[in-house]
Amino acid sequence: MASGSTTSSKHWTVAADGEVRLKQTLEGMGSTAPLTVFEVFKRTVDKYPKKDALKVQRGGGWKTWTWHMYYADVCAAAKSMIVLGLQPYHAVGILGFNSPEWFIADLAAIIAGGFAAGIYTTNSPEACHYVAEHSRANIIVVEDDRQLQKILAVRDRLPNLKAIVQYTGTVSSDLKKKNVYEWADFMQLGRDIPDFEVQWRIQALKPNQCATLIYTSGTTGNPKAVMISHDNMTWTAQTCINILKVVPEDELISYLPLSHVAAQMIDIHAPLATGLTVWFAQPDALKGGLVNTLREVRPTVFLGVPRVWEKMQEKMLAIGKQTTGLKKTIATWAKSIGLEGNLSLQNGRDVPWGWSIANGLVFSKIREALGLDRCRIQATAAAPITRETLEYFLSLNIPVYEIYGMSECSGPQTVSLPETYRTGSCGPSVPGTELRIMNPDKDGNGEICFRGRHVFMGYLFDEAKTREAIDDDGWLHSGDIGRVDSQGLLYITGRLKELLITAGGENVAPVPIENTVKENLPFISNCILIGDKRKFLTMLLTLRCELDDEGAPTERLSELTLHDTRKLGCNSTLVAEAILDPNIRAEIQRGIDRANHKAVSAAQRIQKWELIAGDFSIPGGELGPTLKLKRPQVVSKYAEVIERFYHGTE
Ligand SMILES: Nc1ncnc2c1ncn2[C@@H]1O[C@H](COP(=O)(O)OP(=O)(O)OP(=O)(O)O)[C@@H](O)[C@H]1O
Repeated sequence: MASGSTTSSKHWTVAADGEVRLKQTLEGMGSTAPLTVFEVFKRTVDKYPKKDALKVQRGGGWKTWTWHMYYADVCAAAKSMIVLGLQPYHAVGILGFNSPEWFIADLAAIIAGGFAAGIYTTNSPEACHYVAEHSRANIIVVEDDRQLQKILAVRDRLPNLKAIVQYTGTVSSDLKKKNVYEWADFMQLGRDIPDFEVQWRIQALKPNQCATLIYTSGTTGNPKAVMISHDNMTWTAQTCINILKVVPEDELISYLPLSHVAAQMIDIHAPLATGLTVWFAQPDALKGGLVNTLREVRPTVFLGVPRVWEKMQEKMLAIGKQTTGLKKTIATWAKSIGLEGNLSLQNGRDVPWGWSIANGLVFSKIREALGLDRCRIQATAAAPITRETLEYFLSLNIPVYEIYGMSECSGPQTVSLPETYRTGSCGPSVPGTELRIMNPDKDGNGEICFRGRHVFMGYLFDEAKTREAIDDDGWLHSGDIGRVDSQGLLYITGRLKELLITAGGENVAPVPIENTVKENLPFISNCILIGDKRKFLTMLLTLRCELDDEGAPTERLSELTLHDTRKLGCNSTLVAEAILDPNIRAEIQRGIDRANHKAVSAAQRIQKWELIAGDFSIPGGELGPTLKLKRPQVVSKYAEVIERFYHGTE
């Protein structure tokens, strides 16, 4: 099937029906023919109709969609969406945990000429309203009654909204009368629609028009609607597949929030282009349930955000602390071999003596216990990860490859690979893309900018922000600071977006300081540096607590913390007591002093700090859906404590 014409002279657009100039190169990876999402999907379905595409736990077993069944359901859902009144260039909002229905709704919206627009499950009704209204959603697909209630609460302020579809559980007959559909009923709506009703919409799709809206999670301000074109999606997915050498036999687990670009790229669009199998985790995945799915599925490719790796590390450290005697000695020895061996490999040297013994006795068993024994590629993306966590996994011979990018470049800009992996680097640029460090300082650090077919179309309806992000030459300004080494590997060294500028005019990058504090104080779960427009720097810290079923902190300290705090002479198991304990506070002061000792200038030293009675969490609003720190929200939530730091000093 031929795609529509892709001629446009514009680098960017903010119009829903806008088109952009595709940044095709004359040769190499950037020169491939542009494809729509539908074309890629159809090609895979024709190639592997009977192969497993999706697997989800239903009624005590795994329910499977083959690629053909998946395609048939997407076409049926697209017809139903047309019946419900989906207009071209209007959105279908999707609000729920990862499931086959999420994927089906996403692809159906796209092939019916609309936009797929994921809504974070953690959004409040108002935040859902923002996305639904801004994207002019005609239909919203929700997971369950809990999510449905959020939409019902704002429905009368959504003039474009025509129907709501719920994909798990039942819907009351009262609500059914008000255009709320159960999934099975929804799938039947388009049964009598002739194929050409969908076909003409498919034929009207153009690779240089918008397919998906990614609303940023708002860690730096209000969410922006990142317009991702068909070509952005299909080209980037194919490029990732090529460089990661993904094959149809690969298997992965879908569990990261699908409203985020990384999850959409890895879980929906990379499989669409390869024909690999996606298994769905249970909704409690990010609350600890993931490990069960990992052990059962044993994926061959696994992507985690930094917090997922940190949580795994915490669990394993807690287990390690209970190990004693010979077992402990062997584990400690193996870990030193693991780290040394992996660092040697990165520098082209041989692994040390004892490598295969350590592998047989320890590494392979740990991989098995984590469900990573078949995993060829385990990666981290979406936020900075500490060197400590990377080295911890290296010591277990689990190199966690870093991917760097953002929604505005459809996910990845650089990908570290086994061949190029250097701990602390995010790897080289994706082939076919350009990366430039703008105005580098004497050490080569400057703003990271990129260009290529992965760069988004613009922010829907927001010309000012789009002009800020994409310059006249088509360079996307990331707002991140980094440098590139002689081998072309990128190192992220700061984030302009979150740079603190003190009242004295000193620019302070908070992440390196926060990481140093965390490395010095292992029982600290989170910390945030404060000091924007202030006379000096201060810090809020949290102790690691047990979490409840919703992922909210409880009043009890975690086992790992208790292990450390007891050693410090604090016997309390309660957070409220521990944060006042003089021994703990003295240890924190020592950790802060050590971090201050490393500070490059007096203005970069932490002058005051306080422990918060609880931990940062998604329900608490301090962490975003990908577990990234939401700085503005933390500052406003703890304004009182912060004001006390500065009281009388300004
Ligand atoms: N590997 C990485 N190392 C360090 N930082 C990273 C890495 N990957 C992504 N980031 C950070 O995350 C940013 C991209 O965030 P993303 O596009 O996912 O937005 P978001 O979290 O949805 O929302 P917001 O724009 O509000 O932060 C990058 O600009 C960078 O600052």
